[in-house]
Parts: sequence; C-alpha cells; structure tokens
Amino acid sequence: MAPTLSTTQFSNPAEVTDFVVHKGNGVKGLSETGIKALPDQYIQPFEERLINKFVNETDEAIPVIDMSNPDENRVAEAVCDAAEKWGFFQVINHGVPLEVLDDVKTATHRFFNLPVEEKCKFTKENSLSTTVRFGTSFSPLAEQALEWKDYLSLFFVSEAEAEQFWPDICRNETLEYIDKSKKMVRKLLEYLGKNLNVKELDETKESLFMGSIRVNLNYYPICPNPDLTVGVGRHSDVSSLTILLQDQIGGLHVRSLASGNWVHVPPVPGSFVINIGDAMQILSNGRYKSVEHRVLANGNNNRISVPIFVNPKPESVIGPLPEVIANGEEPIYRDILYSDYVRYFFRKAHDGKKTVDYAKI
Ligand SMILES: COc1cc(/C=C/C(=O)SCCNC(=O)CCNC(=O)[C@H](O)C(C)(C)COP(=O)(O)OP(=O)(O)OC[C@H]2O[C@@H](n3cnc4c(N)ncnc43)[C@H](O)[C@@H]2OP(=O)(O)O)ccc1O
Ligand SMILES: O=C(O)CCC(=O)C(=O)O
Ligand SMILES: [Fe+2]
Repeated sequence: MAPTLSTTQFSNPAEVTDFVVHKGNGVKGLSETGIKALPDQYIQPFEERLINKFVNETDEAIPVIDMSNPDENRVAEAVCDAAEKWGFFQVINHGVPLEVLDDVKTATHRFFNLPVEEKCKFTKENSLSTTVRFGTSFSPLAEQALEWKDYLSLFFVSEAEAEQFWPDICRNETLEYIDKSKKMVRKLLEYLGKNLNVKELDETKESLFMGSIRVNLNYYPICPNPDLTVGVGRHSDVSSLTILLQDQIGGLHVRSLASGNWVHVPPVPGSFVINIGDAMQILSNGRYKSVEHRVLANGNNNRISVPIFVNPKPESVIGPLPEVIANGEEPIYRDILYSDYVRYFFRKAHDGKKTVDYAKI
C-alpha cells in the first residue's frame, strides 16, 4: 500500500505548510525527512501534469548557437531567428569562463546545505534587505497547488550593498558570475537591438534592456511523486532576457511555438540557456517571443539552476520601442511602469503567458 501523510511525521497538510513555508525548511527539508508520499498541497491539477503526452523527444529541439566568432553575421542572425521562432536557445563558446560557472553552482549547493536557521536569516520576514529573499514555491499564499522548489533571490543594487546583505557563503561567486556574463549579455542585446533598428545600446537603451539584474539560485530536491507535481509551473519570465545555467540533471521544458509540444532542453555542458522575457516581447512589439516553460520534479536527483534575469530598471516605463513602430506598425502593448508589471507577476500563481495581457492595448 502506498504511504500516506498519516504514516509520516506530519499528521495534516497544515503541519507540512508550517514546516516548509513558515519554519523555512523548504521542500529540501521536507525531502530530507524521507517523506514517501507527496503532501496534498503539492498535487497539481491533472492538466498541469500531462506533460509526457505532449513531449516530443525527437523531432524538435531549441537551437544551439556557437558564439566562438561573435562578430560573424550568422551568429547575430541565428540569435534573432531563435528569438522570433522559439524565444529560447542555448549558447556555447560564449566566453564566460567555465570555472565561474562551476563556482556559482558549488556556491548554490553550499547555500542550500546551510542549516535551516542560517537560511532563515534571509526569508522575507527576517532578511535585512528587500534585495535578498529565501523562499519556496513561487507565491505560496496565492497558489492553489505549491511547486517543488526552493530559491534564494538576489537583486543587484551595488557591490557595497551585496557585501552588506547577501549571504557570505555564495556572495562572491554570484557577483563574479554576474560580472563575467555581462559582455555576453551586451552582445546578445546588441544583436537583438540592431535587428529592431536600434543603432546602438546607448544609456537610454541600456537602462531599458539591462538596467537591473536579479539572480535566483534554484534548488529542486528529490521528490517522492514527481509525476503529480512540478518543479516550476508554466510561466514566461518578466525579464528582458534570462541567462540560465543548469546542471546535468535536466527537466526544463519549453513550449514550441510551432507545434505547441513541450520540448526538453537537454543539459549541454558549459552552455547557457537563453530566453526572451516579457519585457523584450513588449519592447519589440511582439516580434521577439517570451515563451512558456516549466520544470519537472525529479524522483532520483536533486537539481539546481541559476538564472540571471536581465531586466529594465524598476522605474523604467516600457512599451513598444519608437524604432519598431516607426515603420507604421500598430503598437499592441501600452506603456507601463516596469515595477508595476513585476509586482503584478509576483502577486499571482504561475499561469502560463497570462501576465503579458496586463500590458496589452
Ligand atoms: C521565485 O520563483 C520564480 C521567479 C521567477 C522570476 C522570473 C523573473 O523574470 S524575475 C525578474 C523580475 N524583475 C525584477 O526583479 C526587476 C524589477 N524589480 C522590481 O521592480 C522590484 O524589485 C520588485 C520585484 C517589484 C519588488 O519591489 P519591492 O518594493 O522591493 O518589493 P517587495 O515589497 O519586497 O515585493 C513586492 C511583492 O513582490 C513579490 N516578490 C518580490 N520579490 C520577489 C522574489 N524575488 N521572488 C518572489 N516574489 C517576490 C512578493 O510577492 C511581494 O509581495 P509580498 O506580499 O510578499 O510583500 C520565475 C519563476 C519562478 O518560479
Ligand atoms: O530551473 C530551470 O531550469 C528554469 C527556472 C525558471 O524558469 C525560472 O527560474 O524562471
Ligand atoms: Fe523562468
């Protein structure tokens, strides 16, 4: 007979929520109790779990782009083509030292392996800065079903602020990861901008495309019934561009714009997964696509990922770029304050691509 909640140390779902969310043990703590059955609040609606039915393992794959010669036109063309047709691609030979990637992955494991009392210093309630937040799931108070993931979210203000408030155990590696990725990020934004008739990334454009940076350290522990839940539910990012470092475990799936199938993003050693976010979709008036993606839970392995969300400044007003609508194209999005858009995203549970409707005319 399958084990039930009553055969574990928890006698009801409220005790699980208290242990995971309020006491800060996260799903990592829950997984490490040896729990054998998925608590009810993690059971996703049937339609959110049907992934295998739509997964296409052979025919479709997101492009892998070699950036060894970044000034060749074919690289820029491949990036812009992928941004329009997939909203997702992987890059290899991107110039970010592999040691920097290894170091931030090691630092992520070090943070999540801290005792719960240490990690709890960074929960929303305890953190000494709003730039640092340790949490679980996505928006636990708004969600009908929770997600099997813990995270540490770090919003970059300055080195001095990070020095004062970010956890020592992963600070330097995360700062180095941001710093060493900037050149590649600029290059990608230059390709995407030029294709929209943006001549150069001057101060105004830089502030719109890459005015703020948030890094999340994500931890997906072993899950007792991975088929009944998700690591991250269907969503698109609200960034302009996301640079994602994943480990070798796999589980990220992207919705193909061409077929609607869910396509696995296979781990490629030393690569980044890059995806277009909602802000870029809005700035490009829908030419570049932010695309739904999700992460499966895993029954055998712990998994980590480290996305850098490259965003407009919170105080920027974003809407279709003048360069894009200069050709007479009708704007399909209105001007919005970026921080309003992000607050709207964080206020509700993941719900596919619905956030972008907030900006539609
Ligand atoms: C966590 O699981 C995730 C995350 C994602 C993320 C995808 C992205 O694309 S992240 C990139 C978002 N862009 C930015 O952060 C840049 C712009 N930032 C801002 O405008 C502001 O920093 C702010 C986000 C609006 C926060 O403003 P502030 O006034 O300092 O904030 P608070 O009062 O603390 O927060 C307001 C509200 O937002 C929620 N929230 C804030 N930060 C986070 C966070 N890091 N993670 C989760 N939720 C956050 C929170 O609900 C706050 O409300 P409360 O009721 O808790 O006060 C993709 C997929 C995932 O699974
Ligand atoms: O862990 C992953 O592969 C993706 C995570 C993700 O989509 C996010 O943090 O926005
Ligand atoms: Fe995402």
